[in-house]
Amino acid sequence: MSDSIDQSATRIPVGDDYDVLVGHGLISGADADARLGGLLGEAVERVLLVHPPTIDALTQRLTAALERRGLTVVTEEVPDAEAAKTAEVAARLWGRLGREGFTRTDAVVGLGGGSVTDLAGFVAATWLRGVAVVQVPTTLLGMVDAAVGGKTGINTAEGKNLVGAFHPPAGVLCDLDVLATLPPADLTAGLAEVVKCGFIADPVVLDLVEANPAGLCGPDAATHPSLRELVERAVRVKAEVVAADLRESSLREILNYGHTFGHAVEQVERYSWRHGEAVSVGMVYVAELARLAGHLTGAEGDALVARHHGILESLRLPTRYDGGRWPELLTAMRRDKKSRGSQLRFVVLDGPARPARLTGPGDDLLERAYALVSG
Ligand SMILES: NC(=O)c1ccc[n+]([C@@H]2O[C@H](COP(=O)([O-])OP(=O)(O)OC[C@H]3O[C@@H](n4cnc5c(N)ncnc54)[C@H](O)[C@@H]3O)[C@@H](O)[C@H]2O)c1
Ligand SMILES: O=C(O)C(=O)C[C@@H](O)[C@H](O)[C@H](O)COP(=O)(O)O
Ligand SMILES: [Zn+2]
Repeated sequence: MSDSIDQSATRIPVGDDYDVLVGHGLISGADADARLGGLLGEAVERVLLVHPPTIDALTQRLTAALERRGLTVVTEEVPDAEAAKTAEVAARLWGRLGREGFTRTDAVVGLGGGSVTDLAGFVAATWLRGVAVVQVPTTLLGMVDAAVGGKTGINTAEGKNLVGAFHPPAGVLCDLDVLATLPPADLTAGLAEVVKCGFIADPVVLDLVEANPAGLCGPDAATHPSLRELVERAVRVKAEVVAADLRESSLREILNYGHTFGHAVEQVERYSWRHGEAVSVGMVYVAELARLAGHLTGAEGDALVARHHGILESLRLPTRYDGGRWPELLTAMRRDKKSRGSQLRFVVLDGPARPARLTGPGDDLLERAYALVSG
């Protein structure tokens, strides 16, 4: 996209593939139509705009901007949150695309949190074997993680994100203004993925959060002076990793830090936990596991485990899971995509920003780590 269109947005390239724009007024500003057009490209005539029921004003604003660009906009409201990520909802959207006669020069726009961008991306990946998708995340978690990187997918009864495709977006538009209406608990959940980036790659993120955790999870979090830098740092971590390893052959696994246990909690709790909340306790679980397995040793290891507890507790994110159900959690963890055959694999830390892998830990070790985060 041309710099002349938007001087105030930060442009974060994902390799040579596409840009993530971060800034203010990107949806509501007078040049929103040009910006969206720049991301979609000249050939697109029609877009399917997928959105949740909770953001009517934003949906109308984005529709208006797309129409100003001369695009025909077909809108589909989908169920809120994780209920959007089902085969039934995807099939409904495929039906709409079919009835509207969408071709390979048409596109999908995902407007919403990570649940919507995962679904919209998956529908775009599968329609006619792949049409363009532009992601417009409206949650913090969507901006720093879900909308970037091309992992798309839906859940099945057996687990989280078990069906999906790698399908990079044509562009990502992160308008920080939209966070003003985001419920505080959802903003805080997004901070869990930001903190994840701090532990795996960018310790400055941890310093920034530790400088004022109360401000970042309080009522004024959306206007906190560090928020934009945190978003940009987290996006840069993700962009660098996915540019190097889109299909998760190795490096990309580090973005899954905390997710083996976190996804299991989400599934066992029938998605009543927010994703970021589950990732929070998942990071504590895997930090404890890493210490038990000898990856985190000595005073430095103890300090890093304590830092997990401290930073996440200071944001009032969960660091314990008291729901019991260990056998169910273990079954769910075995379905993690990092598993190979009967061997569970975890992303662990050997130190700050030093991710490593723990392969095939015994059930006794897994349960001992569980005892440290539960009961
Ligand atoms: N593809 C990836 O790489 C990736 C990465 C991380 C997470 N995810 C997925 O993302 C999902 C979680 O995303 P999430 O945390 O954004 O949750 P979400 O999509 O469920 O959104 C949270 C809530 O906020 C509401 N909302 C969204 N924007 C709003 C706004 N601006 N104002 C008011 N309300 C708003 C939504 O309607 C919903 O109720 C999970 O399914 C997770 O698996 C995917
Ligand atoms: O982008 C990635 O790669 C990630 O793992 C980011 C995670 O935060 C995200 O929740 C992702 O959807 C998990 O993917 P999965 O492959 O474990 O389903
Ligand atoms: Zn995640």
